[in-house]
Amino acid sequence: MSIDVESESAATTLDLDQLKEDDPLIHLAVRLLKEIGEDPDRDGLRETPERFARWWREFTNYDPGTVSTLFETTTSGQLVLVSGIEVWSLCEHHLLPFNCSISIAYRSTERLLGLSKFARIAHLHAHRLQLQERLVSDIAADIIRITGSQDVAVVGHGEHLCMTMRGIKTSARMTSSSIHGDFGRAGLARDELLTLLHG
Ligand SMILES: Nc1nc2c(ncn2[C@@H]2O[C@H](COP(=O)(O)OP(=O)(O)OP(=O)(O)O)[C@@H](O)[C@H]2O)c(=O)[nH]1
Ligand SMILES: [Zn+2]
Repeated sequence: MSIDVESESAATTLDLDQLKEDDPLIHLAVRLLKEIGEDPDRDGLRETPERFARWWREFTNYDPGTVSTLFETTTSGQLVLVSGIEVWSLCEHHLLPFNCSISIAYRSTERLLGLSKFARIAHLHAHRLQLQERLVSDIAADIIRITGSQDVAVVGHGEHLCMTMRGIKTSARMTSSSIHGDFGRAGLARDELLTLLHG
């Protein structure tokens, strides 16, 4: 009996090892460690390839939950600004992180978007390989599509590790914006947006 248990657990270990062997992300991490002169079997690194594989899957399979809950309202026409949405994304050129503080504004229609959904939409688009310019325009496109409002503005203020920890090594930050409808034209809507953004 004990032999059976032992052989059963040995078989389980074997299967798990086989699964790990078959995982391309684990393979990649082992090769990376070897390539940079590390011993993947040393203490501290033994579980690292699995963690590496887990982190990449967590990041790229991010589930934002429900992003489009709308409420009927009689208070349409307000300028709504949600700011300080902090997201982490990955630069598609270097696979290094960048963080971005996102502000989203829209002129509400007869359907209001649930407050939490702005951050969910921002995280959804951050959880992939990105450029900051595309991140803010992807968010703006979703806000337009979901709310039906044409007056939408998204501003991002980001720090890119590909620029701060390597390369030019500057502490410069990048601000980019995607501005639509009346917010893009001189007038009251744009003035109100700028006042709220700077207030
Ligand atoms: N516009 C924009 N550029 C980005 C973003 N993330 C990274 N980059 C830039 O992409 C460019 C890639 O330039 P390359 O010359 O191909 O790569 P590189 O030799 O690593 O460039 P350096 O970073 O200047 O050392 C760099 O200027 C990066 O700063 C982003 O979100 N938006
Ligand atoms: Zn980069």
